[in-house]
Amino acid sequence: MAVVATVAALVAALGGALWLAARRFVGSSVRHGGGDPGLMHGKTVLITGANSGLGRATAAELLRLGARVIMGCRDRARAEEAAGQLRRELRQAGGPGPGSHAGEAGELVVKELDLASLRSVRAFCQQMLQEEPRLDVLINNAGIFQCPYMKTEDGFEMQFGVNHLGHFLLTNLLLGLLKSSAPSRIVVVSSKLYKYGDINFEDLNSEESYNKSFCYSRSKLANILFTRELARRLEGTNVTVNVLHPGIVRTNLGRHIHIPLLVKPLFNLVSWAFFKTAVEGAQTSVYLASSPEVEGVSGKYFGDCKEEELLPKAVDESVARKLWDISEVMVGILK
Ligand SMILES: NC(=O)C1=CN([C@@H]2O[C@H](COP(=O)(O)OP(=O)(O)OC[C@H]3O[C@@H](n4cnc5c(N)ncnc54)[C@H](OP(=O)(O)O)[C@@H]3O)[C@@H](O)[C@H]2O)C=CC1
Ligand SMILES: CC1=C(/C=C/C(C)=C/C=C/C(C)=C/C=O)C(C)(C)CCC1
Repeated sequence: MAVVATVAALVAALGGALWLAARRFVGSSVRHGGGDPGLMHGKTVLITGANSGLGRATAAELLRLGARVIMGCRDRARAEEAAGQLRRELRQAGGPGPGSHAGEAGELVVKELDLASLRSVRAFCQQMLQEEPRLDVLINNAGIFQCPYMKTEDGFEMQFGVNHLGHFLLTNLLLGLLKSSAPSRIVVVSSKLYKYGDINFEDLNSEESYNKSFCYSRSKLANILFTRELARRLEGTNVTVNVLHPGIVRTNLGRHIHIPLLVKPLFNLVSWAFFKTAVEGAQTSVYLASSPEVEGVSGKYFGDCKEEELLPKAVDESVARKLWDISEVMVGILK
């Protein structure tokens, strides 16, 4: 009897391992690598947080499609290192020579941008306006997830400050350049976890109580409300703005989650088996930034390159307007 049970357990474990490996190597239903090299030729794309995870994978693909990619990153050394790796990967994949697309690839530029500092956002935008004659796509990608209670340079709760307010100021200061480059696009990276958030206007800085999961979700709900209000304000300008969730992706986002050392290998295995890779997770960002299929589409929410429905709390126009007004005051751009 014990022998039968042992054999059954071994067969189950082996079957499970094979199934996981098959999922990883065969089973991605997400499209990627589709666009023609050259599709983004002549276009300038700004990606925030482009040195890691989804931002890095998005930069790699848009570079391959021929874009001039500006990596807006808070740490120049980390960003230069990522840029160097991306350039090497591109050379290895394309390789100069007849029939290769290496000549059509775009270029990478690193610029410093700390979204936890309004001063840094303003300096970055000033530099952008001085040095860049056009901006075709802005991808608000950078994010911070479930950090301990921290404040930005300007005293905002960190997750709301970086994920929403920093990008709010950035977008507003670059709107003129986006409009003069129209048709142009704004892409906002949110999360399905928006569902667990609420915009509690009485305590946007979480001074009264701090729940790291709730604050992340609130910042991601703010990303969606911001997108919808901005789409309304941009009607008729030929500048579109859409928002997406990437799914659950294996990146550095979980850096603030403490996992005991002994169980970390198990978590790594689970994430390897079940999470998307960064390249898979970046596909909806790339799609919204570059695909002719979404030309003229604005104010919509996407997952896996398809439009998805939003919960009523994410399409509440009065909350979206109020959040916009309060955000203007918080970042100091009230006219
Ligand atoms: N991974 C996932 O499962 C999911 C991710 N998302 C969203 O995807 C986006 C990208 O995250 P992901 O790639 O997973 O995570 P990573 O942690 O790998 O990348 C996040 C990027 O944001 C940057 N960043 C963080 N704080 C700041 C700041 N103050 N100023 C400028 N840049 C900053 C990081 O810079 P640095 O490296 O210097 O820290 C890094 O480049 C986020 O908006 C996240 O909310 C949404 C749903 C699921
Ligand atoms: C990959 C990984 C981790 C998990 C990260 C997670 C769970 C991130 C989830 C992010 C989500 C769901 C964001 C949604 O917006 C650990 C356990 C920290 C350490 C091992 C490697």
